[in-house]
Amino acid sequence: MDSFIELKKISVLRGDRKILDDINFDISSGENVAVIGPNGSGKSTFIKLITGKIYPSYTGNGTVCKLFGHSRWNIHNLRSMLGIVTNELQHDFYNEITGFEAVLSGFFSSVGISNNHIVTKDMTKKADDMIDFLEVSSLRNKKLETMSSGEARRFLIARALVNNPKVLVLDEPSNSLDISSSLKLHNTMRKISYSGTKIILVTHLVSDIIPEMNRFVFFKGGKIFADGKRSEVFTCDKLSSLFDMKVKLAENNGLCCITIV
Ligand SMILES: Nc1ncnc2c1ncn2[C@@H]1O[C@H](COP(=O)(O)OP(=O)(O)OP(=O)(O)O)[C@@H](O)[C@H]1O
Repeated sequence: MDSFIELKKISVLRGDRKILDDINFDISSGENVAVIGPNGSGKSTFIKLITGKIYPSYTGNGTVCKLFGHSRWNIHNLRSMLGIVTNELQHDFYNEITGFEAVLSGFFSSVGISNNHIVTKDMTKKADDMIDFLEVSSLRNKKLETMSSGEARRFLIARALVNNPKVLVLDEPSNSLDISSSLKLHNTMRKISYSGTKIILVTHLVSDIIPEMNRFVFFKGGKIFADGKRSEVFTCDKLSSLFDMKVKLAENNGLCCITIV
C-alpha cells in the first residue's frame, strides 16, 4: 500500500527562519496519528504542508514531499482523499450559509453553494446522511453564523466527510468548546475512526486524544521531537520533555488528562 503522506528532509522557511526543519514523516493506512506540540512548534505549518496548502522551501537533494503518491497536486483532486477541518475554515463559513449548504459545499470544495454548482440527488442524500452521522439533523437549516462553535464544527466535519476521504485532518478541534461539547467531539472522532476514515489530529490538548490514536508525533521548535507508537511516545517522560515541565499523564475510561507535578 502506498503511503498517504511521505515527507523526507522537508524544511519550510519564512523570511530567513526555518519554521519546519528537516521533517521526515510517512503515514500509511491503519494509522490514526496525534500530532502534539507546544504553541509555535510548527503544527499548523505542518498541517498546511500535508494538506497541500504550502510547498516545502527546498526541493532536490533527496527531498520528498508526496501526498497520496504525487509530488504535485491539484487541491480539488485531493478533496476525495483528504478531509480538513480547521478553525480558519470555520471562520470562512460565518455568513449566511445554512448547515446543510455548508455540508453540500464539500462536494465542490467551496464555501457555500452557488448557481454554478450542479447538486445531484445523490449529493443531497450523502450530505443528509453525514448530518445524521454527526447527530445535528435538527440544525440542518440553521445558519452557521447563528450556531455555537461546537455545532458549527460538527457541520464542517460532516462537510469534510461527504467525499469519503481516506484521511480526516482535524486541527485543534476542541478549540473554544466547553467540556460537554469536547466530550461529544471525542465520541464523534471515535465513531469516525471506526467508519474507516483515518484521523490526523493536531492538538496541544491531551484531552483530545482518543484511545484509537495509535501513533504519536511530537513537534518542538519546528522539528519532529518524537514519533512512534502510543506506548513508546505518549508517556509522562516524553510529554514532560515536550512541554519542558514535569507532568503526569492519566487515562480513565478512554479520556486522557495531564497534570503538572
Ligand atoms: N507566515 C509566517 N511568517 C512568519 N512566521 C511564521 C509564519 N507562519 C508561522 N510562523 C512562525 O512559525 C512558528 C510556527 O508556527 P505554527 O503556527 O506552525 O505553530 P503552531 O505549533 O501551530 O502554534 P499554535 O499552537 O500556537 O497554533 C511560529 O513561531 C510562528 O510565529
